[in-house]
Amino acid sequence: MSGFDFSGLTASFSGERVIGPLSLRVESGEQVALVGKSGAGKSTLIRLIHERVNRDASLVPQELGLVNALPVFHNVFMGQLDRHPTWYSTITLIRPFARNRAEVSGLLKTLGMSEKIWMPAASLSGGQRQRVAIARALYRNAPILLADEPISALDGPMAHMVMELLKERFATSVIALHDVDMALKYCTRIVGIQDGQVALDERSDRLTSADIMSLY
Ligand SMILES: Nc1ncnc2c1ncn2[C@@H]1O[C@H](COP(=O)(O)OP(=O)(O)OP(=O)(O)O)[C@@H](O)[C@H]1O
Repeated sequence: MSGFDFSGLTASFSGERVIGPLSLRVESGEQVALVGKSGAGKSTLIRLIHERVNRDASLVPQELGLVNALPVFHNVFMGQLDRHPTWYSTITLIRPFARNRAEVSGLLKTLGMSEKIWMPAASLSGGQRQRVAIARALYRNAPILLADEPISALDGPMAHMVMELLKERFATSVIALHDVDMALKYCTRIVGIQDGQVALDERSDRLTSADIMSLY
């Protein structure tokens, strides 16, 4: 699966509807930015999409989902955990294979974190933790990227480098972004969420940041 077409997406908390019913069709090759004010439903929508595409997705959740006690290497390796038999993962926990070490180390180098490979995730800064979650998604190398605010803790140059990298490595993506200018620059389509509904759906090259600001 590299695109998807879902309809009737809904989510409620304590009986209160926070999403939908909503339809979203994403073609292979599209980079979709989900924008909208805090609480609009972007993370919930990403979760709903992830439940459906599951193994076909590389996920960067907002809360990152790192295992603090494990080194960076193992957190990144988790991106491919379901592709290996248990014995392989158990050996990797103790003594990673050279091939996997080289793969993970290459990704960390691209993200400017080579020297942190054997450090526990707990010892990293917020931006470093975010880059580990990004490296895990890159290592998974699934057909679809689902990312929830993946650059919120990164400085300007690093945020641009990561958006460039994600665009290059994933043909199809859905990325929740607070930064409207980054959304316009790196995504081909903007989907604006307001009160759990699609309030805007347009190609990026037909929009300005002022058009999007009406959602806020
Ligand atoms: N676990 C939960 N329990 C109860 N309500 C929730 C839960 N998760 C989300 N909500 C509610 O659902 C709505 C949508 O939340 P969601 O996190 O999807 O918004 P968002 O657009 O991603 O916000 P942000 O930009 O702040 O991350 C909000 O009103 C939020 O309070």
